[in-house]
Amino acid sequence: MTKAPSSGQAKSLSIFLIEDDTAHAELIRRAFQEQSPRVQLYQAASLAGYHALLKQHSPDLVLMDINLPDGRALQALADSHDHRAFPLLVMTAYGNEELAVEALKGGAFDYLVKSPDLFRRLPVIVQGALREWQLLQQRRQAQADLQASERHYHSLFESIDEGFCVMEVEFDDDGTVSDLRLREINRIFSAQTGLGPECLSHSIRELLPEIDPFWLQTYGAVARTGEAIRFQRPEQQLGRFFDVYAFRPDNGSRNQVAALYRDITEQKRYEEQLKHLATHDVLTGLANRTLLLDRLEQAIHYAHRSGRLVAALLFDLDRFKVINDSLGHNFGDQLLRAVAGRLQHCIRETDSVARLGGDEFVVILAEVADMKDIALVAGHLLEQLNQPYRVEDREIRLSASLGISLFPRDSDDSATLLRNADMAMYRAKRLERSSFLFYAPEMNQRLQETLELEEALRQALEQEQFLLLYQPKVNLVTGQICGCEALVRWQHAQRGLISPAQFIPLAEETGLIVPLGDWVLRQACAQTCQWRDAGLQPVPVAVNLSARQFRKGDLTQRLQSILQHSGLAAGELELELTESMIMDNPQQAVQIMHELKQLGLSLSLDDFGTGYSSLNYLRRFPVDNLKIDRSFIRDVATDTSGASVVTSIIQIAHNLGLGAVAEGVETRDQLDFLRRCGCDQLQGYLFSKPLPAEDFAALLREGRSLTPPI
Ligand SMILES: Nc1nc2c(ncn2[C@@H]2O[C@H](COP(=O)(O)O[C@H]3[C@@H](O)[C@H](n4cnc5c(=O)[nH]c(N)nc54)O[C@@H]3COP(=O)(O)O)[C@@H](O)[C@H]2O)c(=O)[nH]1
Repeated sequence: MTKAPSSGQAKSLSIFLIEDDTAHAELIRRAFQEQSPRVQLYQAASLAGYHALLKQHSPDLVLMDINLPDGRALQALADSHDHRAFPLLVMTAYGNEELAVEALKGGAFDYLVKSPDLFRRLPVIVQGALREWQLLQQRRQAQADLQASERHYHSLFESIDEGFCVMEVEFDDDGTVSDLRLREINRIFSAQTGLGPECLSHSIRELLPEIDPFWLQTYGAVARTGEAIRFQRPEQQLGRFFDVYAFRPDNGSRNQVAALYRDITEQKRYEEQLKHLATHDVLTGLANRTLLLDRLEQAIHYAHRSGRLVAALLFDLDRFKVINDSLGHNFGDQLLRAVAGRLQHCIRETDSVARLGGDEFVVILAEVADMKDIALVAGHLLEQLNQPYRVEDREIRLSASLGISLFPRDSDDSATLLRNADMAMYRAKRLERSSFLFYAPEMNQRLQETLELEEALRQALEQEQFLLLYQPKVNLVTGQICGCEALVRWQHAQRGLISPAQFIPLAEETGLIVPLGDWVLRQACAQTCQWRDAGLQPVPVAVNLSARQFRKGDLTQRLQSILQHSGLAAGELELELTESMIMDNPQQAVQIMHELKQLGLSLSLDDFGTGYSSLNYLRRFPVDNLKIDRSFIRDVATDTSGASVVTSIIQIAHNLGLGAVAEGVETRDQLDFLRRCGCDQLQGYLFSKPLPAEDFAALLREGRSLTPPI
């Protein structure tokens, strides 16, 4: 192994010469010595020598004879990958080109056909090969760098946990955006949009024919201006909602836009749900108070300009609480939904309907020309609500009371308009059910009074400011007292005795009737026992029962406990029920009445004739007496049709095996008529007004006949 002398400071080149032909090797060595003194030539004559050299030096280039004593250059190429770090030139004898081509395939950088001329030119050839090798290396490096950077880019691209795409924006000649083409997309983008790699380079207009032009315009603007933009937008065709950050990538292309997509469909859905919940009534899906006030304000705002009217119509269903309590909340809910549906069906698109809660609904009529139109709509809505409802295979009728307030007449403030409509509704309910009233300022005063009365009624209950009067019932044959009716009075400190007609409806409405009614029952039972204990011949006492008391689930238990506590026999207590309270739900009423009868109580049907009992039902009611309403008795002596009604009722009672009781008997003529008809019992001012307990006791004690002689 010889080493060529080095020359100067220039970087010396290490070249391996692997040649077993010593003559060739010498020629080559000389050529280098003469032409390239800075080349260090390391020589070996076999493959083994070549491998030994490799262990000690790193060659810049290898010149290798293709056939060596211990193998071929091809073997060296196959054995080692080192040649990849330096160019390996194989030298062949003339005629061995096939082998040389094989060597090239195996990784040789080039092949040279040996000749004296070649040996001479070899230093120049080597310089050229080295330059070429260097260029190749640089190219390889650049390629490898590029591949590495692409791999890095792709891994980044895919590691983003958002959809990512790069698009080509296509512009028309006039600068408007004509189309987009997807250039790059990541997996998440495909999952979000359904646009997979097969869509790359395709027109977005073809992929999504109904795409919102917004997307094209926005991406066009980003491409044109280079300004990034962030926005949230639904894409209807994909049915998704995206949060998008779009920017122009820094890749020199002025027509490209990159965009990061975050799918916020669920978040938006949730937000919408929350918004809906905050502004809508869960049961009916109608607007709630918050949204209603908002809409009312908007309607007022527009009406300010148009000079038209806005009406707030507040409905409250009559007797809904009774229905809800007696038929159950599920039934009540279905009914409320049906009411909501009807109201919605009846209004125009520009109007709104809302549920305030409970059984209160509001309709806003916007842009109305005059009050006549409002009255027409109000009448129509009430009529619609009055139509029978079918719920759980049951037909049920409802009515509603309606209060109306107007912008600008009553207020220009939405909350005040609602309050005024509420007052008008309250008044309508008290006057006549299923009617409407326009708000009037004096209602405010009345409402105030009612509220005060309600508060006073509560206090009166706590302080027991009530007393009972007793009105005798008279046996028509004997003229003797055969019973009495307990009638409550309120002893007001300032207003004196207040009639039940004034406070019973309020007590009924507020629910105070239940404790008040219990007090009346306890008091009436206790009083009757006191008369008996005082040695008087006791007569059954009748007590009026209100609808609420009647429907309250624990009525029989409460009555049982009251009877037990007072010591009164059940047979001495009579309950007066009205036709209307029973006909609300006749089936349930029959059941309750049977329970009361089982306790041993007597039952009478009060105000008979004013309601709408069918004879069919009447047969099934386990009542003892029919009390003919005083409005019929008033006219018996003067009006033939009134007289025939009374005659018929008495006959019906007798045919059904019931007693007939006439109330409100005030005159001798009425008495004579009733006598002729064979009425059983009489009650009225002709015999006695309702009396305090001690005065009634005196009457009992006297034991005289109360009917005037025939
Ligand atoms: N739920 C309850 N309701 C009650 C109770 N106490 C009374 N009431 C009801 O209040 C209404 C008014 O009652 P009141 O002012 O006591 O009037 C009763 C009698 O005074 C009156 N009457 C009796 N005779 C005559 C008469 O000859 N002429 C005439 N103009 N009025 C007369 O009738 C009323 C009794 O009616 P009724 O109950 O239908 O038999 C009234 O509806 C009471 O029911 C109570 O404790 N609970």
